[in-house]
Amino acid sequence: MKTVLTIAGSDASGGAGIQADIKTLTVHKVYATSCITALTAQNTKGITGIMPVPPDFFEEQMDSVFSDIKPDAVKIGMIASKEQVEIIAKYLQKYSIKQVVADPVMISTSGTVLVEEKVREVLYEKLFPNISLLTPNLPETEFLSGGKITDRKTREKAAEIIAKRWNCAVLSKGGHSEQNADDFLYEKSFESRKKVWYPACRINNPNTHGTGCTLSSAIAANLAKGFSIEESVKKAKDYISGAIGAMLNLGQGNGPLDHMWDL
Ligand SMILES: Nc1ncnc2c1ncn2[C@@H]1O[C@H](COP(=O)(O)OP(=O)(O)OP(=O)(O)O)[C@@H](O)[C@H]1O
Ligand SMILES: Cc1ncc(CO)c(N)n1
Repeated sequence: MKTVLTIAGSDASGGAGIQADIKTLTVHKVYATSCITALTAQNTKGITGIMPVPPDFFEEQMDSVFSDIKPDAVKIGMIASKEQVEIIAKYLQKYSIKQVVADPVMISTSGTVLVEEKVREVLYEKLFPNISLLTPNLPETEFLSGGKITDRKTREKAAEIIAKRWNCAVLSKGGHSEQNADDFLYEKSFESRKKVWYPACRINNPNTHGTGCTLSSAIAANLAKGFSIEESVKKAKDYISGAIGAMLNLGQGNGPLDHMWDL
């Protein structure tokens, strides 16, 4: 069986973070391992607390997993400190992990920059160069490329700038767009350059808690199974559309997805 490691925070309400990742990986029939970066007290109405895991103990978790069940792919979500970034980069290099999907949880839905500058510097210098696919949402695509996105062309250009800066593929997610939910993939390999649009209608469902975590885990599961980046994103996009479209309605706020819609 293929294995995927998720490095992320715990969401007590089960809709995002480690819990969303493990559910997604399990329905994709890959074996999930997990290294937890932080505990969060959150639910569909918001986050009330974050308790980061101290660097030493975070590294102990990484060591336990890598020294025993080397992952076929790694998914990275919320990171809680600069030290954790350095530890993740160290293990990806030491174990030569090739399939790494990172969801750069950097900008909140309201537009606030969540990662302080000191941590951003280490992310940019040490972690991003070891990533195979970065999955920024629209505000993060603007932030990481340094340009304003007004249409498809400026979005394509922004993804290309990010991809060239860190030598990785980039999936710019359109969940925050007002018109549709189209995602755009820019992938430059040795011999070719791919620009792929994944069109999707915006589903009229207020419950989208954990969409980013779920999408990146689904992509990592498909990569672990041997699909290309382009195919992995296509399958993951179908999965996320189904999980949102199943219209699960739990909690009093922005509710979670139905991870098991396809079973
Ligand atoms: N209402 C919707 N209808 C259809 N697809 C959606 C909708 N909202 C989000 N998506 C899709 O879900 C995936 C996650 O996108 P999004 O841009 O919301 O990521 P994110 O902001 O990182 O997520 P999160 O809010 O969990 O941090 C993308 O494939 C996006 O197109
Ligand atoms: C733990 C965690 N990771 C990521 C997100 C973003 O969806 C969240 N709400 N919680």
